[in-house]
Amino acid sequence: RNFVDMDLDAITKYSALHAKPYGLILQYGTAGFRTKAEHLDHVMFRMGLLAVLRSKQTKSTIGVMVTASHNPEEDNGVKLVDPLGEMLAPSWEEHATCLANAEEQDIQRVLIDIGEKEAVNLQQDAFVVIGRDTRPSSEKLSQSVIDGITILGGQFHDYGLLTTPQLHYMVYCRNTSGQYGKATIEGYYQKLSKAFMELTKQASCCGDEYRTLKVDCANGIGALKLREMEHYFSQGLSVHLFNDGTKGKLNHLCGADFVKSHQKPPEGMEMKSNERCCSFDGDADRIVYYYQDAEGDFHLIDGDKIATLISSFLKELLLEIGESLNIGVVQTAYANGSSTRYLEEVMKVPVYCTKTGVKHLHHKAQEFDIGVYFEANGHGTVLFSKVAEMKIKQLAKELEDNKRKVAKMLENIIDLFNQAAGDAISDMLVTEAILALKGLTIQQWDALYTDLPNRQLKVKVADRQVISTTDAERQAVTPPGLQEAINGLVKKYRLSRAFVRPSGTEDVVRVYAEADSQESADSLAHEVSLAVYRLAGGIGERPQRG
Ligand SMILES: CC(=O)N[C@H]1[C@@H](OP(=O)(O)O)O[C@H](CO)[C@@H](O)[C@@H]1O
Ligand SMILES: [Mg+2]
Repeated sequence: RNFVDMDLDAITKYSALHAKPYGLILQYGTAGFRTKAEHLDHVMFRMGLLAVLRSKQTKSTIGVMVTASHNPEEDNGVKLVDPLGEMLAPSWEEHATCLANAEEQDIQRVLIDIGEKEAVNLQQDAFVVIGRDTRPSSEKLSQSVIDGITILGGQFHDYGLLTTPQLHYMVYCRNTSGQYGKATIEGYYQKLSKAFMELTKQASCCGDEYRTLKVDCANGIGALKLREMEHYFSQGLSVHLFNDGTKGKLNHLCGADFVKSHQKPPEGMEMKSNERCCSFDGDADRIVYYYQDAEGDFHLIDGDKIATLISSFLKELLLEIGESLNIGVVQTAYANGSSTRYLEEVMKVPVYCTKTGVKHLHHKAQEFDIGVYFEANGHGTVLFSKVAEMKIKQLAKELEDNKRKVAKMLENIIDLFNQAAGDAISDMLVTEAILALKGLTIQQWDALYTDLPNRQLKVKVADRQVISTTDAERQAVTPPGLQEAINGLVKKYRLSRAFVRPSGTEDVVRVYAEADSQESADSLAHEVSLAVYRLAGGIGERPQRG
């Protein structure tokens, strides 16, 4: 066997120093491993080992990000980033789960198994880059990742504090020989700011009212990075940061996830009526916008509406230059029905639905010249195919006058989007540029369509895997009778829709319902919860109304 240069004794010795808590079983889920930080040391060490194998196999730089995004501060997590900045390949997710759950004495065998199954050439060099969020536990945990990398002889670069999408960007840059950008934090700031400044220079109407934005940073890494970056683009936009981590707790009563799920403003933000505001999540890969109107009513502008603004803008630009690149919008079942209807019927853009989790959306979006993908919760970006990029670059040179300007705009938009992952900073700058270029207020943007009232609930069951789904999670296949029950309930309401699925990040079944009024959406969600409780082995208290 070709495992001579794997120092098996050292692996055994160091594995014991990063011991696995007895009986702990974890799964590499939608967003990697996530649980209480105190249970993760062994996982970090082992993901360092795995990253080295993946790097050797792909002959590329691999990323490891230590974060638990919008989870409470006490949690942490880890995920691996594949060569083009995308999520880890599914077969390696299985290896990750296997390695994380192996007993200490089995680690060597599991590593050898993975090496053989994946035909890893151990002579190959390995290089891993690491990033981490601001959680108190993150620094020590990223040190354990480094232990794992070095034991297997891998080289590494520790970027320290980074947003998740910044780490994806670094990985992408490093594996495309700098063509995508410079793999440094300045490189990231410069690339995005340059594109943003050029776009806003072209904006005819950007009076002062359009140029300030309040940002709730969830007391997370987004605050640090936005502070560092702000002077690069301050000529075009001034940002006022709230929940910047100097006082409050990470994600506590603030951040994109809180705002989206509670449909109310974060604490710690001073909102005046009609002011444009946005929230990042804890690792700055999600963004939602919102404002409070003169009556004090709260208006949420979620990922669906961001996707709508972006795709209508891109479509207009393409029309102006007479270019027929195909645009597709990718959503999940959680997308508000009004957004899907507006995109399909008013904007005449094809819309596709995938399973929850950005890797599914990202994958689908790659099928188009221009693939716009967003989850309703604000995670998303736009992918431009190589063909689209080349065409637009060429047009920016060849066309004349106004058309040339438009092609240049598109060129800058390509640079402004993070092509590797959904990115709150990048999406914020794109949104701000579009609003300025179109001279739109947040109220006008909001008025594109009215969201259908909706409700999300969670139900605890003994084993959430008894629920299996099809049709991009919109239909339940098992347990028997559940889908029929849902169909019966949905019929009782107008403009209604409901579905259930097991969460990939929490031990719950998620219930979603929408209908013509908030009362109907609430009541439908409640009734569906009861059906889940009854037919899928609910535990604990029966779901209560309201
Ligand atoms: C309804 C919802 O918002 N689900 C979230 C949540 O997944 P679940 O599988 O629903 O737990 O976390 C994922 C990772 O952050 C995110 O991609 C997804 O959109
Ligand atoms: Mg996140």
